[in-house]
Order: sequence, then C-alpha cells, then structure tokens
Amino acid sequence: MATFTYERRVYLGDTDGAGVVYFNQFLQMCHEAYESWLMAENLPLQKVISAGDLAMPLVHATIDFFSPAYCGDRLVVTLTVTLASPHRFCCDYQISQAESLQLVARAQTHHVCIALPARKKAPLPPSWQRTIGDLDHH
Ligand SMILES: CC(C)(COP(=O)(O)OP(=O)(O)OC[C@H]1O[C@@H](n2cnc3c(N)ncnc32)[C@H](O)[C@@H]1OP(=O)(O)O)[C@@H](O)C(=O)NCCC(=O)NCCSC(=O)c1ccc(O)cc1
Repeated sequence: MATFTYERRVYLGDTDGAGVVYFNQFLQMCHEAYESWLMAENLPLQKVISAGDLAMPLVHATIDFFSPAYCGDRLVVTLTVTLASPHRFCCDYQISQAESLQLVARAQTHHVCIALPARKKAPLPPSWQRTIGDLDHH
C-alpha cells in the first residue's frame, strides 16, 4: 500500500453555472493526485507512454459527493494505492477541505496493466510493484 497527499486550489474553470465544482472536475483532481504521486516516485506516466509497451487503463471508477466546493477553496486529495494482483491496482481518493477538514468527495479507480499492442493483461513493472507495496492478502 502507498499513500500520497495532494493539495489543490479550486479555480474558476473547475466550477459550473451553479458556482460549485462540476462533478467531473473531482475525478480530474483525483487523477492529478495519481500523476503527482507517480512523479514523486520517479515513475511519471510519460515514461510508460513513451516506452509504448504497457498501459494502465481504468476499468472502474466510482465517486460519492458529500459537500460542495467553491472557487478559491483549498482542497486536499488523499490517495491510497493498493496492489490487488500482479497486474491490477486500486486507487482510493478522499477529497477534503484543507482548512475545515470537511469531507467533500470519495472516489475509487481500478487500473489494469496491459501489454500493447495486444491489450492483454500483463504484470506491472517491478518498479511499480515495489512502489505500491506488497499484495494485500487479507
Ligand atoms: C483492460 C482490459 C483489456 C482487460 O480485459 P481482459 O484482458 O479481458 O481482462 P479481464 O476481464 O480478466 O480483467 C482484468 C482484471 O481487471 C478486473 N476488472 C475488469 N473489469 C473490471 C471492472 N469493471 N471493475 C473492476 N475490476 C475489473 C478483472 O476482475 C481482472 O482482475 P484479476 O482478477 O486481478 O485478473 C479490458 O477490460 C479493457 O480494454 N477495458 C477498457 C479500458 C478502457 O478503455 N478504459 C477507459 C479508457 S482508459 C482511461 O481513461 C485512462 C485514464 C487515466 C489513466 O491514468 C489511464 C487510462
């Protein structure tokens, strides 16, 4: 299991006509947290993309919304990554207000490592497996 914290201001472009963060922007922020974690671990997605032999597509995404967020809010995305099998991992995200700690949203994405161009599941690279940590056998 690996954990990472990502802070993110809400900008005007994140909000909709009702003045609150538009729903898909929360998933965008989650993915920013995921990319930031990979960069912090020296495993930037661009490395995988330019190598061209593997991809880690999403096979599942869910999100629940608990309270609205507004332009200027400071949010914290807490990411927990768990290895589910040698070729699959799950990202759990909690988005909270940085100051009040009020819970804003919770999301989950599941990713499968596939070999290209066949698009068949393949073991995650050893560097990814090491960074995520041991398989959870519970
Ligand atoms: C990934 C696949 C090739 C895998 O297919 P198959 O080779 O037939 O494998 P399986 O059906 O056995 O599934 C593989 C594993 O995924 C699991 N799986 C498959 N579907 C699901 C869903 N819906 N939920 C949870 N788990 C799933 C499944 O249980 C298997 O797990 P194991 O038991 O550990 O093996 C195929 O499911 C696929 O092509 N799906 C579409 C993927 C896609 O197009 N996603 C959206 C676009 S990618 C994207 O938006 C993106 C955003 C951000 C990124 O960082 C990366 C990509």
